[in-house]
Amino acid sequence: MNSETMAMTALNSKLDTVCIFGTGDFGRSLGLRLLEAGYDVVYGSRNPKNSALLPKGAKVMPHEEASRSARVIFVAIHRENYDFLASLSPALGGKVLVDISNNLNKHQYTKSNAEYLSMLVPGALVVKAFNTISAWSLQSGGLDANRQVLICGNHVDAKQVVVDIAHSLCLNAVDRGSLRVASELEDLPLQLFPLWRLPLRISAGLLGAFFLYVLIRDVVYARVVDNKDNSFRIMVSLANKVFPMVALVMLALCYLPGIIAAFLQLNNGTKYRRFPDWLDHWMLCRKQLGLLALAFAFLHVMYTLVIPIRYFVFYKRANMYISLVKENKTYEFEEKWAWRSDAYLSMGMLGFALFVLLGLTSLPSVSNSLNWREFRFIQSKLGYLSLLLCTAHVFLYGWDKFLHMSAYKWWMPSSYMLSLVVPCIVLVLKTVLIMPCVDRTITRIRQGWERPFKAGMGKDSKNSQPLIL
Ligand SMILES: NC(=O)C1=CN([C@@H]2O[C@H](COP(=O)(O)OP(=O)(O)OC[C@H]3O[C@@H](n4cnc5c(N)ncnc54)[C@H](OP(=O)(O)O)[C@@H]3O)[C@@H](O)[C@H]2O)C=CC1
Ligand SMILES: [Fe+3]
Repeated sequence: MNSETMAMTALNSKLDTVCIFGTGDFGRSLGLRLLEAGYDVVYGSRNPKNSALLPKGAKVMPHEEASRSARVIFVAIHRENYDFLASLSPALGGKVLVDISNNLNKHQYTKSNAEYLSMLVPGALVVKAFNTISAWSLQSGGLDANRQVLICGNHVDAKQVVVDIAHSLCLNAVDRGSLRVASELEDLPLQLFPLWRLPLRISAGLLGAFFLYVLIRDVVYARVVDNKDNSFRIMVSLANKVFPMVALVMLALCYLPGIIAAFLQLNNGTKYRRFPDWLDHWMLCRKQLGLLALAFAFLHVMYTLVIPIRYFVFYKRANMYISLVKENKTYEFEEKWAWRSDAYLSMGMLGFALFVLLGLTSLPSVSNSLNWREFRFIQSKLGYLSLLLCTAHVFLYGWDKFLHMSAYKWWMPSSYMLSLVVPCIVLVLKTVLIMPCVDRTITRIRQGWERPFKAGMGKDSKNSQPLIL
């Protein structure tokens, strides 16, 4: 038996007892779960007599005594109170010290808490883990919360011991590498939807801009010029104009960064050149952009479904029937209108169905079951088709409004027309990119080929992520 195996055996033989320093919220929740999983739990506390709130079956002792009874010690104490651990150094030598601490702010300290702990207790095997799991989710059994325990540390065996504990608590353990990434793990709980921020800002900006525009055009302008009060239209009509426009523009914005990146690669003649940071960031949040666009498309579907039961629609129809009867006229069937309305409805439904498919395949559980080619086919080809169909839907719905400009001045075009600008640009550029000669060049560039006269230019770093056009 080599020394490593012996050390491992020694670690495992003592695994039935786990020590926790600190009897606070986290310490108590963790202790409870460990007891339920069959471990013996010993708490190290400043106040060993105060065990009223602790889980039944756990022992409480002063820190040094508690540390002697186990090889694995969870440090459930805030970093600010770590100093006393230095004096326990001799007792903690060779023990696995699990640092679970988080900070109040990002980059609060120059050194991560885990590195600081390993500096305080140099003989201990420090592992960073469990800081991304909350005391509440531990208590609730992790059934309705994050179950992923991210682990890092410099000692493989020590990390394995923590992985085993995580597994026995029915949590998933992910090894993230050495203790150097500890500060990254400590920043994770402080993040608030980092990839959603830009998409949320974009959607709020588009919502505000489109709403203001249709408000001025359909309500204020009608009031000032025609002395007509259209303000009741704000609730449903205007909302149902704004939502599809925002959805369409945002869907197009999901594809635009990939297209810009492809043109940059074509221009650079190589893929070994970094994209600008803003493009990298934009590409990283395409999924969130798409999901928000899908949410707006859903709203559009719901608002459209209630149209027949609106008072205004009922009133307009009744008025029309009454005037037809009064004037003894019939409601003529116009084939052109029948075609147009069926065409735009059909395009909208097909585009929306593909849009939903895009949303579904972006879920990790679904995308995990697809290989890269299948995923790319759906996200790129079917996504392009969805954008094309949705653009056609909006175009067919509003085309007479585009042509019939007399009611409005040239400086106040139809809002539908405005919403088509970005999707049309994206569709044209995308069509250029799928032309065989361009597509061939891009494929070669992505396989590592470099245009001769540009070769070697700025081989500074590889792209941070593969592209989906
Ligand atoms: N609560 C949570 O959801 C999560 C917490 N964490 C981390 O877990 C650690 C503990 O958090 P939490 O349990 O919420 O905090 P609490 O404040 O509830 O508990 C901290 C414990 O630390 C001990 N302590 C306090 N001051 C000192 C000191 N001067 N010297 C020695 N021990 C001291 C006390 O135990 P005693 O009186 O027995 O000595 C106290 O109960 C923190 O580092 C936190 O960042 C990480 C993820 C989630
Ligand atoms: Fe529509």
